[in-house]
Amino acid sequence: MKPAVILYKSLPDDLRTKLDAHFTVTEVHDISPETIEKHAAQFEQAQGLLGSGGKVDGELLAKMPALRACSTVSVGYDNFNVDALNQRKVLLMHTPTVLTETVADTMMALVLSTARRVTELDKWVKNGEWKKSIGPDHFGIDVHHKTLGILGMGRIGLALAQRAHFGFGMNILYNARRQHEEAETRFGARACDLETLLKESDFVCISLPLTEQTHHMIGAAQLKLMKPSAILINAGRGPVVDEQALTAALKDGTIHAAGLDVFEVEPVPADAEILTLPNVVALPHIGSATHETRYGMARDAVDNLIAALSGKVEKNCVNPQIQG
Ligand SMILES: NC(=O)c1ccc[n+]([C@@H]2O[C@H](COP(=O)([O-])OP(=O)(O)OC[C@H]3O[C@@H](n4cnc5c(N)ncnc54)[C@H](O)[C@@H]3O)[C@@H](O)[C@H]2O)c1
Repeated sequence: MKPAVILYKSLPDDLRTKLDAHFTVTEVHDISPETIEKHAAQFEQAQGLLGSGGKVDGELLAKMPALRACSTVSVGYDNFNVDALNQRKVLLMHTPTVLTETVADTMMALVLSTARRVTELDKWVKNGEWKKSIGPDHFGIDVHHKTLGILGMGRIGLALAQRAHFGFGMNILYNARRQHEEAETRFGARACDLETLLKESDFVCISLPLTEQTHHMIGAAQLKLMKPSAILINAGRGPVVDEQALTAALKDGTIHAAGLDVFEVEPVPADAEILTLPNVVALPHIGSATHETRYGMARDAVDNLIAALSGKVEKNCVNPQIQG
């Protein structure tokens, strides 16, 4: 008999066919308490869970006694209680690598659109306000040859450094727990403490995971260290930045602008004050959202679940140490 699996994200047809060939699949809308109650028997029998978003914690695990593997269609896994998974010996699979270049592209798009005011001026032109040649009121600031500081020099940070260094002749600073030799050799990146990075960077770019250590790593005190001309880019996770402090810093000129792909609450509430600020470029968490990359992530997530439930894990596992 094929193992039972809960799918909480729709898949392209060919990937769904592949999943069905290996498992008995119950597709649900999400993993909310209402959904779990409605499909209680299927959750109880499921050995695998595949999807993205939603909390996977002790409470959910208690309702899934047969669970052996979770496969998330994302690289970030802050919505999983990894300690609880480890205790229950449930494997957690994710999709690193496949999305790295695409997320770095998104970050570069935020760098360019904040500095050159692309979205703000696009609205201005479309509103019919371009009646004569523009003046300093509409000037932006240069990106090329400026200093770009990276918080989270991992896969995505490195791909961003490559773009910034080779594409835009930028100087790269980074703050990390370990020296990153490749970044230093290939892109001349310089390691520094957080305070130095914030003081010296023209663009502070966050590609950090959300952990206890990174939660609100950037708050009012850190924003005050940044140059008034500096721009903050966050494509890591929203709660790495104290959004209330950021809103205040953007309003009072402590920093120049922000480009945000992620927010403390997602979807960001439509009445959030930060959305009213002209010096903010806001995106709906689209870091990896291209057709090619989202397909690649879904394909890897399916392969990851097949590997995990057939005892053949070789890569993409967050907690491989729990295997017997
Ligand atoms: N916006 C999006 O759509 C999107 C898409 C993919 C990933 N992400 C986010 O980007 C994160 C990074 O992805 P990645 O593939 O580059 O992961 P990664 O693990 O390769 O890189 C993360 C880096 O952050 C560093 N780090 C962690 N805690 C730190 C701390 N306290 N101080 C300094 N450095 C610290 C790690 O050492 C690592 O080098 C993901 O965890 C996810 O949250 C967002």
